[in-house]
Amino acid sequence: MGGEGKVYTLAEVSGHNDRKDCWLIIEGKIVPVGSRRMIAGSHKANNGLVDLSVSTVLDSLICLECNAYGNGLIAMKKSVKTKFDSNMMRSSSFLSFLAAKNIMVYDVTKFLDDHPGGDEVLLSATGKDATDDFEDVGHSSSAKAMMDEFYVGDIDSSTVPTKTKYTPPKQPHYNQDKTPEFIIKLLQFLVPLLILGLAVGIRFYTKSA
Ligand code: HEM
Repeated sequence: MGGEGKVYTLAEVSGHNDRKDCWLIIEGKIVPVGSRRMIAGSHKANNGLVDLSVSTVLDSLICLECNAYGNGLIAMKKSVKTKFDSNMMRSSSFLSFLAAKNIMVYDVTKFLDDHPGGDEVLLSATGKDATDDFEDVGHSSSAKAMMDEFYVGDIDSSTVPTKTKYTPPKQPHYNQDKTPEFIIKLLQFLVPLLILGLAVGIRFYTKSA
């Protein structure tokens, strides 16, 4: 199914985010971007570059032979993508298949009421790459098979921010010398007491004088 629909930008898809119109962005199957003829030979034979004669360099490109991502592999235009066909892989005399991980767009509006995980999770997964949310649940293969029904197109991956790794904030420098902090705390406690004692003393003194 992948590669045949319209290509949307993230902004376009983000607008479909409510109960009446709910679209999701989820990474789909791996779809080869070319026919066997076009990817003749292993990319290894050509210094990691497969020149498919057209178009852009995509980070999401992987080689099925070695699973290498990116590496300057060159993709063909989306319009010449072919459907994934596992027979192609088996019957191929060529060593490698170049594939793009398609990030697909799904219109799940009609599925909201029937989704076993509820509608809220789907609505909260709109407007972003929901691949991780989808995968974290561990959806069954029958759930994955259902997705085709809702497929409306692909996302222009250049409009989706790349996932960044979480780096914990740096710990503040541990202050080993606690003395000034301690003195300040002590003064905060003692100064009001001193003022109070002084006031009581003056009052006592002026009364008795
Ligand atoms: C087109 C997209 C989706 C389809 C077709 C789909 C389909 C399904 C199906 C069939 C189930 C039943 C369990 C299974 O067979 O795995 C399920 C459960 C569930 N889904 Fe989805 N789902 C989609 C997207 C999402 C997304 C994006 C999220 C999270 C943000 C999500 C969260 C859940 C949760 C929490 C459950 C319940 C799991 C449980 O109770 O064990 N789903 N989904």
